[in-house]
Amino acid sequence: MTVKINTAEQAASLIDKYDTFLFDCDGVIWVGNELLPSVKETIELLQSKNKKLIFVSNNSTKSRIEYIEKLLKLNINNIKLEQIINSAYSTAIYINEVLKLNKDKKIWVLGQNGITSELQNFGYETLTLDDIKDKELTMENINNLIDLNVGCVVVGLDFQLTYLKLCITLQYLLNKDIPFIATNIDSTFPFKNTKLPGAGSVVEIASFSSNRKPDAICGKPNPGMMDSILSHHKLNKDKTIMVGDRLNTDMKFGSVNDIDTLLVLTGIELESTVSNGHPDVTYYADKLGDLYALGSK
Ligand SMILES: O=C(O)[C@H](O)[C@H](O)COP(=O)(O)O
Ligand SMILES: [Mg+2]
Repeated sequence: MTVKINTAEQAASLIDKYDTFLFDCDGVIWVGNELLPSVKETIELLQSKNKKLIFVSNNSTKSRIEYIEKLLKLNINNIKLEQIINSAYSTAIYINEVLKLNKDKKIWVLGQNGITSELQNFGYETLTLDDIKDKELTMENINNLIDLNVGCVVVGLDFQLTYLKLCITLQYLLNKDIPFIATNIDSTFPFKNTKLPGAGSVVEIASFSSNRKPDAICGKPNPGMMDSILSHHKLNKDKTIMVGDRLNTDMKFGSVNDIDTLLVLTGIELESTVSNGHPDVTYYADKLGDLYALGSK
């Protein structure tokens, strides 16, 4: 049974029921670089009640440290590094601890420095188009742009996507011995009252052109994200809630991990998709900030 949170009593009872809050970021905490209404007050209210807060984002464009910096810029304080779990970090953990890629192999990254930073933190050498020097960066020169030491490909969201980057990615993926790792499958993400292509859309281009599906997808709802959380935190699943804006990642992540969920309508999903109930959605609300705002009327 899916319940809408729209009274002070419902907000208070939800806060009391859980001791751990897993927060998705894009569409829940912020949209782009703008904090959503009453988020700061809600986080501070939960901190004052000694709740455990963990930020669980599929966004791989930033490293965890850059997430802390973004939160501080938005005046959200007292968040420690281990409270940030994003798909760039879970991808690095996967490659290091599951794939166990040899450190003498380079990793070609179609994505941003969130991915390269987290991989470098595990001792991997990463390669992006920006790293290729003293070569003509054109498709005519494609055969001279391939590094034979590349042993893995990671594809994530890249705001500087180019055709040449896709050409180089394809060359590596044509070699079936090179693992194809996707950070996440989000088709879009919310931005400036609209939505833009997400990592999943970039992964689809690499996948379609190479006729390969990713060998691993490291973001929500896949198990790697929960494994990454559990590598830092003990969770009582009965007292943990996943707060997100997307059904096929955040809410699915909650349901596959047997934890309750709160869908907020400040990101991707519309009220019409949930108002008649959804099996993966325990509660829904107009915004995360209602956990504070409803009680402060
Ligand atoms: O890859 C993307 O499309 C975005 O980074 C993703 O949608 C945002 O991740 P979230 O914080 O909503 O999990
Ligand atoms: Mg989101």
